[in-house]
Amino acid sequence: MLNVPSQSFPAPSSQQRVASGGRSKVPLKQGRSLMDWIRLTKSGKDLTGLKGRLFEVTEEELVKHNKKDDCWICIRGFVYNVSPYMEYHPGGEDELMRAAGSDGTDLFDQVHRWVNYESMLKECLVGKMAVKPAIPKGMLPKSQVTDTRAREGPISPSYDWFQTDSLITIIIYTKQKDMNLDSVIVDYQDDSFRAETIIQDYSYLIHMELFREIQEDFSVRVVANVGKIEIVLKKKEHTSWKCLGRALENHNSFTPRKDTALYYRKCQLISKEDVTHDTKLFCLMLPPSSYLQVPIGQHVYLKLTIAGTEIVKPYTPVSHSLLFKLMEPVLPNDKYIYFLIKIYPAGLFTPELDHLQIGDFVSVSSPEGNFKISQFQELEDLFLLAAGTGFTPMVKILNYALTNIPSLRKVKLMFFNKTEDDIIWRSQLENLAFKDKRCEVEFVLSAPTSGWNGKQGHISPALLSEFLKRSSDKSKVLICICGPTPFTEQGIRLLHDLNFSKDEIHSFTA
Ligand code: HEM
Repeated sequence: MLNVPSQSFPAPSSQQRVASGGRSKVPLKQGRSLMDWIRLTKSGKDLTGLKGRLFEVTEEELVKHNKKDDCWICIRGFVYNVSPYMEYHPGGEDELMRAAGSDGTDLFDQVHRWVNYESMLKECLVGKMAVKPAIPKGMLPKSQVTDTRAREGPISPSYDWFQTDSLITIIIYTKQKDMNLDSVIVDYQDDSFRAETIIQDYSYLIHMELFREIQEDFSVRVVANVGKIEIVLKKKEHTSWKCLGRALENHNSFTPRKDTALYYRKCQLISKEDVTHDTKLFCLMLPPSSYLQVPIGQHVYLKLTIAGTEIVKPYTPVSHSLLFKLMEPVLPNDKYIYFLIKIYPAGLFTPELDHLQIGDFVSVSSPEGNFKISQFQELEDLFLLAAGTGFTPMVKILNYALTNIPSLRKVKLMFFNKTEDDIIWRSQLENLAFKDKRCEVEFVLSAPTSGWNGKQGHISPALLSEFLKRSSDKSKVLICICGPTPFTEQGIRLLHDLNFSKDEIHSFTA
């Protein structure tokens, strides 16, 4: 069923992204854009004021540098003079000052652990924190703290391996029953073999330089009921291996994911097509020696090197279409990742992405995110509230819900845009609503032309109370919301006013 739209939301000012809540960008002064910052870092100016010398910084020294014009911050053991960056920081000076003269690692990670500060601040490096000679009584060094926390979480997996003439099989015993193929990420690049298994918020890593070379393609199998993962590698030469290989960094470790660094692999741009006047569908292909599936509702980070500086942005992958069952041929989903990306001509990252040629490479991180598929269990009514490119997480959710949730009675999408031209995949959505009676789509425009006879306006109590009708009094409901921060925050407030509980709302914070 299709409810033809009415009105819209102002087109979002930021690309789709998912991160921890409560962030907001501040307007930067003229001449303080990211490109301006990159130019400044390349200008040869002495940004630390230390003439290129690096220091061992003691805690006593660090705390002294706590003013805007003399501000040092320690992140992961390295100390940066961030005073020159103050006016360029998209989160504002006050936010940056929260970590002035201290170890800002946790704060930084809470807000944007994916931001590539090492590359952006390389000219601001003051030095390393001095290592303390002894650990004060009663305190544990960081590695042991991590281990302790790991012990409080799920039980650590273990692994084993065996071989035939031509194959090596690695078996990971996860001791968990709910393992899926998207819980495993495998990469073989630059002589390093990496298999990461995601268990709740933890990551179990096998990281080795293998004993001998293997072929590029391998297979991954999950025996879900016993929580066993099998990775079958093909030997390049049919010789017997004396061992699996040499352990590399963090091999056989089980760590909270928030404490693990983002891992990237280079993906090739396969296609790029216009979707609306400013939004494009990008298809990236994983290298043959990588295995990765992005779970529903999760995002990845794309990394490009722009003028010598690595810039990272989060994006939620989509399916290649909403009607993929009807359209042939479809590329197998475990090798290709699709993104709907809005190009901001005045921005830095998206024009660079847009200028890539077919065959060029983009680094793609492993997936992250806190959406859990278990939220769909026994679900009867699914409501999706999206504004602009906040539509992207809804794509896989829509596809999954309509094909995999037997209890589902109704899926309703309310899609806010500025004008009709901004609506992503409008005809696909209309088609979907036409073909599947459980599905309803409502477009809302904030700046429609005079011919528009659908809904108009911004997210409001009137629009929501009319839209969010349960199919029965006690039906199990999930409401997903994604868009620019003000949209999402307002939406959550209104949903609480309408008596929806926290468990019934999932927000993808923009
Ligand atoms: C440790 C204290 C810091 C705090 C509390 C903080 C806070 C914030 C906040 C609130 C935002 C706005 C987020 C948004 O809505 O996009 C932001 C954005 C940003 N911050 Fe920080 N920040 C800190 C340190 C840093 C440092 C050291 C860098 C170094 C490069 C940095 C780089 C950035 C960048 C690049 C963005 C824009 C991210 C985007 O593309 O969305 N921040 N920060």
